[in-house]
Amino acid sequence: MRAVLEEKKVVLDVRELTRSFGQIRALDNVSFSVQQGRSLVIIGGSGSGKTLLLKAILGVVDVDSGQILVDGQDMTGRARDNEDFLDRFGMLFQQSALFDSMPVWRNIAFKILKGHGADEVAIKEKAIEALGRVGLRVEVADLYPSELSGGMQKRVGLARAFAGRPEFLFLDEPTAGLDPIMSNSISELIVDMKQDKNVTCMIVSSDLASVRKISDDVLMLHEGRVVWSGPTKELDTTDNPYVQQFINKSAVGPIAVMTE
Ligand SMILES: Nc1ncnc2c1ncn2[C@@H]1O[C@H](COP(=O)(O)OP(=O)(O)OP(=O)(O)O)[C@@H](O)[C@H]1O
Repeated sequence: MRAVLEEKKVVLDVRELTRSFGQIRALDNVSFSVQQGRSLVIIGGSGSGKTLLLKAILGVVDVDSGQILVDGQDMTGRARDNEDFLDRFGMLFQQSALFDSMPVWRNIAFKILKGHGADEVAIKEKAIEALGRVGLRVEVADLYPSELSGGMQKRVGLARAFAGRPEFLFLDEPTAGLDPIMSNSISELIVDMKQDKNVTCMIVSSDLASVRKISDDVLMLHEGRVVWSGPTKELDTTDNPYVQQFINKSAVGPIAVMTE
């Protein structure tokens, strides 16, 4: 007997996305879809196209061909500079991309402050609350990004991504550079965002403990191609050699280890 599956709306539908740089096919016919409130984690070796995939969907980089549908609307080549569209996303990229000229609280509240008539005192309170959620003390609110460690900057970037009630979270290595305790607590925050706020997540991660915690589904890239995708629980049972090499952290397998 077939189980009755809960029908969820597909909110992100990526079809045959391709992008080359010279001779390199950085994204090669990539297709997948994500249902509302679910979390897809992208894994893969260095240079496999993970970050590029996030950036292509957000319009930060152009694609050569393929289609990106968000809520059924074709956003291919239309996301960049579309503020209303981008406001629906909470994003974190690898360098955290904080504004050096603004104190931490303004960095976090940036999106909320854009709304006119914003009450600065109340918004600063919200930013401080957001800092608490990522394990940072109230005093950090008035510091500038250059005064923070890399791990602290990462957490401020996450607080910013979570602020402003995003419908989508696009996070690139959210736990990289964090200690295991902080990494676990960030993973729990992501799960809360997904469960309580029904946020749809697309996350690049090489942190296996975090992948297992935060993902419903996993998609693995190698040289720009999807070499495996499936539910997270199948990571340990698949005989796919790319996945096996990745989860066993093995130097031997189809993913070449660069030595220089
Ligand atoms: N702007 C660009 N110009 C030229 N090549 C690029 C550009 N952006 C990405 N690439 C190439 O596309 C490929 C995929 O890059 P991407 O940053 O997506 O890798 P990644 O899987 O995120 O790797 P890592 O885990 O090391 O961050 C790489 O070969 C990279 O050199």
